[in-house]
Amino acid sequence: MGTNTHVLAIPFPLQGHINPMLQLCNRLSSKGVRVTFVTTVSVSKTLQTKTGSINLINIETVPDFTIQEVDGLDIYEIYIRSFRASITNGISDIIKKQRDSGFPVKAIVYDSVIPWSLDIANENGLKGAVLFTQPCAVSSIFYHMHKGTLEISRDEGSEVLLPGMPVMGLKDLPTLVYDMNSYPSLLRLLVEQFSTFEKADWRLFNTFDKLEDEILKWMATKYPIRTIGPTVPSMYIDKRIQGNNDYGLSLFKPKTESWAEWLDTKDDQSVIYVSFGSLADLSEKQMEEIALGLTETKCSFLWVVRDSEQSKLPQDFTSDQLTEKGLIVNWCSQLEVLSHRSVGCFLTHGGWNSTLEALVLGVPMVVMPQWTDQTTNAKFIADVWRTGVRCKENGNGIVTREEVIVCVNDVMKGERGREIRRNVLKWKDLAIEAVSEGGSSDKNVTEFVTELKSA
Ligand SMILES: O=c1ccn([C@@H]2O[C@H](COP(=O)(O)OP(=O)(O)O[C@H]3O[C@H](CO)[C@@H](O)[C@H](O)[C@H]3O)[C@@H](O)[C@H]2O)c(=O)[nH]1
Repeated sequence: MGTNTHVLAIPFPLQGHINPMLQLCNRLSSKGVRVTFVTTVSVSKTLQTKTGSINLINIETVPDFTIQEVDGLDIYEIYIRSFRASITNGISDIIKKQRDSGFPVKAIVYDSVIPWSLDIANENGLKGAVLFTQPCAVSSIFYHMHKGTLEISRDEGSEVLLPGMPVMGLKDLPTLVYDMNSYPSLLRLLVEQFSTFEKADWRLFNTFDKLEDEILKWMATKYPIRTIGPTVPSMYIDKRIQGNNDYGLSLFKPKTESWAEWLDTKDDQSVIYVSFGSLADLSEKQMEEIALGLTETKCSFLWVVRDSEQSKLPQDFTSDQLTEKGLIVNWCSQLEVLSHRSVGCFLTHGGWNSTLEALVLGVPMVVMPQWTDQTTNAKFIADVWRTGVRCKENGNGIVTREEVIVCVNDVMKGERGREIRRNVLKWKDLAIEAVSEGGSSDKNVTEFVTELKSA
């Protein structure tokens, strides 16, 4: 296969956005496309070379940026603007360098939250493909906001009715939508994902046809879209890309890998794996309730508490101390943990990558959504796919220890637990089918590659 067709990939520099972009790059590369991944110098330094999983992808860097306070702008807005300036300043040189070395670039694949990348592509005579890293259901809500067609009543108990979607309550919408004043700059960022939707040459979604059938069909009545997910490393799903057994880039470094041996000592499906992804910021009270809830269940637990969160742990909960009952680590290989035979339940914030990984690896979920898309993801996990349960908050917005115990028991035990596990295994098979040769996502990636080559 020739590698003449060359694309640049620009992810948003957060773990939950880098992972799906990198994995899409791996897929493109396995189908003969030359891929150059563009990121900042410091992100590029976190590349993991041990598995060789990104051997086929080239890396080019743009300068790091510092966050400087600007009157009237919140920290997210400053971050977004600084990243944009960094890409804008560096990208022309990268495109020129590739052309001079005999590998002219044809297109830019960019994260939907940085839609201005399409202008960069077009100014340089390139095509543009936008990648959505959240479920189509969530994206469609922001699409309605962009078009001004989202009408919601703020009355207690009111229902939200949208085409192709199940009936939703107000709090099933993304938090940024039902609480519009919480993070206005992030809400703008997500609504503006659709500012180039019509102009982009390709629109790619990290999901698969059967998972979001109705909403995808509705979205496809607006513009041609392609599902290309789940973007889980190949060795965990279709096993067609040898050596592709992690995403290949981690912004966090585990201090210990003791979890691997610890899991080996546990019975099948007996451990609760707990992780709230790369961004969540739980309150001290919430951490205490989780800690006490986990202690009181009959299960063992492996809990990822990032370094920046560890000061919120209750006093006798210490990181890296192995006990029979539980182990707290600052980071781990989530894919290795979820695929371990001893893990029986995933207590998660419901980030989209975690949701897809649990599905592909057949692990039932207890979802404790924190913000953005996670509330909507939780609605689908609990009520549509029925692959887990959603924790209820008390009047103070806290999930109590008692609720943690009830939810964990629900997915680990009894008839409900068995039904959830059957559902997870059904979706797991469908996910594998989608990315395997001839499956819906596989066909979409192949068609995208064919069109890129003839563009
Ligand atoms: O110890 C850990 C914990 C997490 N992960 C990985 O980190 C990623 C986390 O991604 P995700 O589950 O999507 O959570 P966030 O990091 O919170 O992702 C952000 O981006 C996602 C995609 O837009 C959104 O769905 C989330 O709500 C948003 O918070 C996953 O691939 C995990 O496998 C690890 O490898 N090790």
